[in-house]
Amino acid sequence: MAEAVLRVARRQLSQRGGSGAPILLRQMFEPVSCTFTYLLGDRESREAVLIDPVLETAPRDAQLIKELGLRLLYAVNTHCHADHITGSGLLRSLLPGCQSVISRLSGAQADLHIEDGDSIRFGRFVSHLNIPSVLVCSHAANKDIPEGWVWWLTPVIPALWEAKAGGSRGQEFETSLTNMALETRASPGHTPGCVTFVLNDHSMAFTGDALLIRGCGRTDFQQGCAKTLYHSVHEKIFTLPGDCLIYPAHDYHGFTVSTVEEERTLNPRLTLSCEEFVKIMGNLNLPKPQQIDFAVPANMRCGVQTPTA
Ligand SMILES: N[C@@H](CCC(=O)N[C@@H](CCS)C(=O)NCC(=O)O)C(=O)O
Ligand SMILES: [Fe+2]
Repeated sequence: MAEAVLRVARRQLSQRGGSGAPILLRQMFEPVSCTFTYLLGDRESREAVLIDPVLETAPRDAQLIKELGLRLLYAVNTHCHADHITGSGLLRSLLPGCQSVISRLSGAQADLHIEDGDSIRFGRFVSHLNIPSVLVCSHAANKDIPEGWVWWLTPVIPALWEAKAGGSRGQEFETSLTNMALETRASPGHTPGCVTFVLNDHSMAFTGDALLIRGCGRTDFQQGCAKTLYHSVHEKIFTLPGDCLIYPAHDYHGFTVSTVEEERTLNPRLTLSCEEFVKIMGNLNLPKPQQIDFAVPANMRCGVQTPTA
């Protein structure tokens, strides 16, 4: 009960920016490879993150970001894609200040490499605080904050946990807080470097090709492993709240979104035993993606990058 109340409180905090405005989310589609690209933005600070951009639609995404008055901090990839060239390399040229991101385990080039447990933060805002209104921490309770300093944000407000402030009573100070974060959960199996990004309030997860709607990523190339994928989905995705929205990297049947509960109970592959799952995945006999021979080598170099001006 207490956990459920806390979860709702966390959700209300992290899905709202400094002004209380809800998070901005856009799902965009690239029809040749049936890829979804997701734009997440903080309406207050205008900071944004793009998940799984595609080379051909990167100019469209850049245009939308500009029109919406957003500042793209990161163009992130859930994995080294086999069916299209990532747009992250082009976006860092189109939108100066944007950094490309991929997992270290992918072995691919990028400005930033992430690992399981890392957070991608956005939605920074500046706040003015008056120290007398806050708590003085005890040195024992917060070992990394010197004695006498203040710890005004307690762990019950985890959306703002990055903020730490120090000073003496009576002093007013300015501090910058981060509203939103995407938590990285390693979810290997489709490829060894696959990750799932979970919004810090656990209301939505961007599963890449680990979990598709009523399906999952294939495991017959790029060092895929069905047993590993089964454990990733069960341990890293199905453990999220049942109402957590699932946003995959692809859909081939016209679906756009699902939930953890739906996939946990209705996914025809992942409701099987691990043994049965491995057998089915070994017999999919899918044709290889049309672009695989040039997309994978290009994606190992962050896609196509044009020199920055
Ligand atoms: N026809 C498409 C490729 C389709 C495909 O293989 N999709 C992959 C995900 C992208 S790497 C997959 O895992 N599919 C699972 C499934 O069950 O379909 C093309 O030529 O691009
Ligand atoms: Fe893939």
